[in-house]
Amino acid sequence: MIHVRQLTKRYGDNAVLRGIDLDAAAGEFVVVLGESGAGKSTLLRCMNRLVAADSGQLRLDGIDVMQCGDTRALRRRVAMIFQHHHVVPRLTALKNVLTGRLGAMSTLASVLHCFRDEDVALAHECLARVGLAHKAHERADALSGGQMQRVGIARALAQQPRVILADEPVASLDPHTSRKVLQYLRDASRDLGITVLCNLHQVDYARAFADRIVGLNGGRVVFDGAAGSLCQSAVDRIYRHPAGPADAGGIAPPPAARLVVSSGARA
Ligand SMILES: Nc1ncnc2c1ncn2[C@@H]1O[C@H](COP(=O)(O)OP(=O)(O)OP(=O)(O)O)[C@@H](O)[C@H]1O
Repeated sequence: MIHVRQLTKRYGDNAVLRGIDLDAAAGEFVVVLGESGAGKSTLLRCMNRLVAADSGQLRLDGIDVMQCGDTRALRRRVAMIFQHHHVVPRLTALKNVLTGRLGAMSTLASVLHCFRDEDVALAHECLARVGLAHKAHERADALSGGQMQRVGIARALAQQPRVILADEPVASLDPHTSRKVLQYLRDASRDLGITVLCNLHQVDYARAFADRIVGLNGGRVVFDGAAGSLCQSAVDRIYRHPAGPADAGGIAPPPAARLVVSSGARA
């Protein structure tokens, strides 16, 4: 479903992605770990052409993303979920979810918000999938942060994507709500065969929810394996501070940072 080879991206002198290789199968839930600045968001943004990668191969559901002239076709297949859910506060949960259908509608219908009965039925189904069927007609600004993030997930599902790119979707939620949100996302991914690439900072959530974990350090993949195979030495490799642009080894994190990481909290 996702096939990435030797992907690079630099901003001026800053080589942010330095030859990323990554594959993800249909329905696979892949968590990307890495400390702040490792390149996680940039990787996701390259995948739906929010930013243009410099070189390498990037195929997504058969589309050559690097060469793709029709970003609309790409964006129909790829949904994004952000840390800040970007739901529209004055709209109901249902109407927010329906906005996920806009990309699949004609320009006129989308401008007039003329949703078909099947779009409305799908939106209800997506809300039910995240446990919010009973909130369909409530305004988004009457929902809790966790519920709003679930509306964001339902909106992404309403797009009927092949891939969901989730950039720190639980960063602003408490631990209980975070687990609930990740559970809904993983269940939807499994049930619907949607590939999810999810950036996280929490090692314990990655271990609990991912099928596979990809660890980035300084724009390079330093771990790629089953969630259950993530050992402490791999965590140390992921969170080791790079020594500089041309480093090969990097500097080990201080003991306190190692303790934080090993306890599964934010690195
Ligand atoms: N638009 C931009 N222009 C210039 N530099 C950028 C831009 N976007 C990101 N960067 C740089 O790219 C590097 C990687 O950023 P990125 O946001 O991908 O990291 P990240 O791993 O997602 O970090 P975080 O966990 O803090 O979100 C950083 O050094 C950042 O300053």
